[in-house]
Amino acid sequence: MMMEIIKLSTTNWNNVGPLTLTIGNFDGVHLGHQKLFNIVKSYKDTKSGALTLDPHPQVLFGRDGFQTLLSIENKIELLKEENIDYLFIADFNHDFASLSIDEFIQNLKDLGVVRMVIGRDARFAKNGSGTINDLKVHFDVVVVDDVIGSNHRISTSMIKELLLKGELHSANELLGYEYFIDGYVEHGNKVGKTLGFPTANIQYKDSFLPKNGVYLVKFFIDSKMHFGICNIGNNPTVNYSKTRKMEVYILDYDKIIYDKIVRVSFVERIRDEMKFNSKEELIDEMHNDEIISRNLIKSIKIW
Ligand SMILES: Cc1cc2nc3c(=O)[nH]c(=O)nc-3n(C[C@H](O)[C@H](O)[C@H](O)COP(=O)(O)O)c2cc1C
Ligand SMILES: Nc1ncnc2c1ncn2[C@@H]1O[C@H](COP(=O)(O)OP(=O)(O)OP(=O)(O)O)[C@@H](O)[C@H]1O
Repeated sequence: MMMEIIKLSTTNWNNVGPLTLTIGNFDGVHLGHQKLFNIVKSYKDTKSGALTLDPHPQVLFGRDGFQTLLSIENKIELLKEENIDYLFIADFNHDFASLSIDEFIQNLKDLGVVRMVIGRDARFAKNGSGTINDLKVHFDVVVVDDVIGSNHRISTSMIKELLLKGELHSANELLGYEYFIDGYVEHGNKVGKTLGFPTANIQYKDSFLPKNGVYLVKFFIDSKMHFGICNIGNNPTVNYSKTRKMEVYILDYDKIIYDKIVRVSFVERIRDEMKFNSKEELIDEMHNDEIISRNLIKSIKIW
């Protein structure tokens, strides 16, 4: 069965039960989240469901500069792969955020929830006042053991920290897939061409960018995959940009691709972005990036 998506307001929780449900932000749909979904699905006496909030609470409450790993569209895409029966997306506004513990629990009952699968720190209702103990009074509650990775409990915040530190490998490992960003290809300053490395400039909007630097990436366009080398940063050597840029030199590719939506998946971090003394030094280093990348690709292809 295909996952069915149901949008929830504060009141329209109609019975689709009996249901085993997990709740959370699920930003990143990381290995910790994936374990929850697997446990939800393991109960054959009910249908399976996940309830998430859109927008993310930190966005609603206007935390400065808060960015999510996944847009809601990407989250839906990844959750579809988890093969749960229902995804409930709560329209997270101030009314929804004000639901009391009792109101929230009544809504869950109206939805047909009989069992909740959650991590030990799960919270719900106004200011996160609802806890596992409140749920236990009404439902069969399954508290899932912490999923550990890199010696810590896996969490969205930890994965973001790893991406910011340039520890791409660990981040990808804890996500269970290669971190990716979707965006439009926009017009750049066309300087790349004159360096011998034409690049697709990606309009990454409010996506969460990994640490500045050069990365081997997979570049998906028109449902095809090409390898590419991505630079994230301010281009300190030529054409300094105040806002961070994300651009990809696509290997063995010469099509003009403005305005298309593409996906950039981060495979390997190659180096920091650097300020060179001359254009020539930058070009030399970019040649070196290409050699490193082509070698990495060979080793990936062997596996
Ligand atoms: C593989 C690659 C590595 C890059 N490394 C650096 C770098 O270390 N330092 C830097 O200032 N710019 C770096 N750049 C950015 C180039 O300077 C950039 O492509 C050029 O400024 C063209 O930008 P444009 O989009 O404005 O035409 C790199 C670009 C690529 C594709
Ligand atoms: N590593 C983990 N092991 C077990 N359960 C987890 C793990 N990470 C999250 N959960 C559970 O998954 C549900 C959703 O978690 P949620 O996405 O809200 O937070 P998170 O992944 O811990 O990220 P954040 O860093 O934003 O708190 C919750 O019930 C939470 O307890």
